[in-house]
Amino acid sequence: MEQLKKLTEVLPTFKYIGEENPFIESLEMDSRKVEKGCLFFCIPGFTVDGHDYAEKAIQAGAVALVVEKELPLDVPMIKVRDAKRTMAILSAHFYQLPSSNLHMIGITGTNGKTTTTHVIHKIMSDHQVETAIIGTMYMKYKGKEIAVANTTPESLVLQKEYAHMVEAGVEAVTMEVSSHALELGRVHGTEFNIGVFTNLSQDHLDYHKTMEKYAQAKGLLFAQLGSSFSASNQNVAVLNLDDPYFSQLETMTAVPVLTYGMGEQADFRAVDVKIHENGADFTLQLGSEQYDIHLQMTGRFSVYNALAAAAATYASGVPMSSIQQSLADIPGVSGRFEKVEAEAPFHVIVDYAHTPDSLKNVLETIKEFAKGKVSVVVGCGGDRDRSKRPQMAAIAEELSDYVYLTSDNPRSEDPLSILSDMEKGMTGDEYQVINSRKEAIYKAVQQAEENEVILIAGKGHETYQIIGDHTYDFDDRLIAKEAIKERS
Ligand SMILES: CC(=O)N[C@H]1[C@@H](OP(=O)(O)OP(=O)(O)OC[C@H]2O[C@@H](n3ccc(=O)[nH]c3=O)[C@H](O)[C@@H]2O)O[C@H](CO)[C@@H](O)[C@@H]1O[C@H](C)C(=O)N[C@@H](C)C(=O)N[C@H](CCC(=O)O)C(=O)O
Ligand SMILES: Nc1ncnc2c1ncn2[C@@H]1O[C@H](COP(=O)(O)OP(=O)(O)OP(=O)(O)O)[C@@H](O)[C@H]1O
Ligand SMILES: N[C@H](CCC[C@H](N)C(=O)O)C(=O)O
Ligand SMILES: [Mg+2]
Repeated sequence: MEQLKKLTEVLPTFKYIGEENPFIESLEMDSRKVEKGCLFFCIPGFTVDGHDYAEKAIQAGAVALVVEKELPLDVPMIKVRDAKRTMAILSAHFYQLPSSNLHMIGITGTNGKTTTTHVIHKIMSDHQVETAIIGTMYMKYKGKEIAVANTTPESLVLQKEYAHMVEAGVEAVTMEVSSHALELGRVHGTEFNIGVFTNLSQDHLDYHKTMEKYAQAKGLLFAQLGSSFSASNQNVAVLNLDDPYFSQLETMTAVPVLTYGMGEQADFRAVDVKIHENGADFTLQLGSEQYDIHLQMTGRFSVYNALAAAAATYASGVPMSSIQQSLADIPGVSGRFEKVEAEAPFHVIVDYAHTPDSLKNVLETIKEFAKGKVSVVVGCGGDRDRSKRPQMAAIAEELSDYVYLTSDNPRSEDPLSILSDMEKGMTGDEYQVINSRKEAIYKAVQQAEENEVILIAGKGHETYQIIGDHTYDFDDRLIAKEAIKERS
């Protein structure tokens, strides 16, 4: 709890409107969650304008507002140019810069963030470091799981949660940092110690428009390293040397860089890589040392995720012997190359691939080991990058024997129009369009031949499907099991 005038001392510039100087007991950006004594941030959003909810917030107990335009309301107002950025600064200070008391590892990149955060979590936890995860699936620490609306939540949500983590005895955080979050300032005020880059390929062009701008947004994580509010910790950037965007990201950071990859120049280098059906083996070269690494996760991309996690945890003080053991022990991550366990003469794999590059990687890995046909059930999300739709369909067609084009999360879009965008990428006729995802999965299972591998792509761990305004229960793994049961 702090008085408004004291709290706002950290802001570079603002206009204080009003005479009173109330005590601020909490911060909020959503009028529906406001409590007594709250400072309410009026955020102009993509859908509505938070200024329109100021009155409601006051009725619910808000005692002051942060605004971008003066409102005819009778509470003190802090008028600023950018309410969202102001929220990031004030929430970090309100909660007493909690991230400076945590070892913060931030992971950005198009694919592999969720997987890498979980691998890092396993390594850190095995090394007796109390570690939290923040990302697509949840915020999770000390046995508690908190639902998230975004892969990287708003600054206010983050700062509040970091403070709870510190209180609960969490020592480290491994978190996904999305390009949206970086550009929208959600992690301004988060003091990262380590930044990790997985890779960059096409996604989110609806938002970023060009790959150049998308890369620039990702780079903000590395630009931010070393410029912390309290400047208390050492910083390292862990970068994928084999990615075409490596050099651009390297130039965006002033802190030491640790590289990983498969080429000779990489600090953390994988050699003698052997991918097999149920995992991968390689030798990790680090300076003059060599470590035999075994993974239960398959695909070359898993080797990259393991290298990234090894470099980040090594830079965090975990010895290589411990990293080696933890990498061997992690069974995989929910919804990532997850085999559906069921009695059947064919195989079903559920994977979260929802970008052209991830779909290509997963299908190439499947094809390498498939003893029969490969079929794919795939859709694309609505209200997301449209240009990836025909590309994903073309990749599915090229790398499989049969494709079922279906719905992912159509959201506000017409599912048939998403499917027609996807169909533009198809050149042959070894496919069918089945709008209902359940029907598509049932059909793929009914038609499966002996030894066939069915990949159900795009939704991975998700346990819902968003159609219009409704969120329905839906789990690819459960539907596949049901379909297998019905067939037998
Ligand atoms: C485009 C985008 O980033 N949108 C985010 C944004 O929503 P918005 O701008 O539409 O918000 P809004 O509904 O207009 O509301 C504006 C303000 O009015 C307030 N309000 C609104 C209604 C009300 O009754 N009272 C009230 O006070 C809101 O709390 C808010 O402060 O702010 C919301 C609250 O933080 C976010 O949940 C929402 O993410 C939506 C769900 C989203 O889809 N975001 C995607 C694009 C995204 O950010 N994705 C990345 C990950 C991608 C990846 O990893 O591949 C992510 O980090 O999740
Ligand atoms: N390093 C990688 N390179 C390319 N593809 C990968 C990599 N790691 C995982 N994948 C593929 O991408 C899919 C998504 O992986 P993951 O969930 O870890 O990525 P993410 O970056 O967290 O995605 P999101 O942007 O949705 O949060 C996986 O199911 C797999 O198919
Ligand atoms: N973080 C990604 C997840 C996409 C998952 C896919 N199932 C979809 O709904 O498009 C996004 O919000 O673009
Ligand atoms: Mg993720």
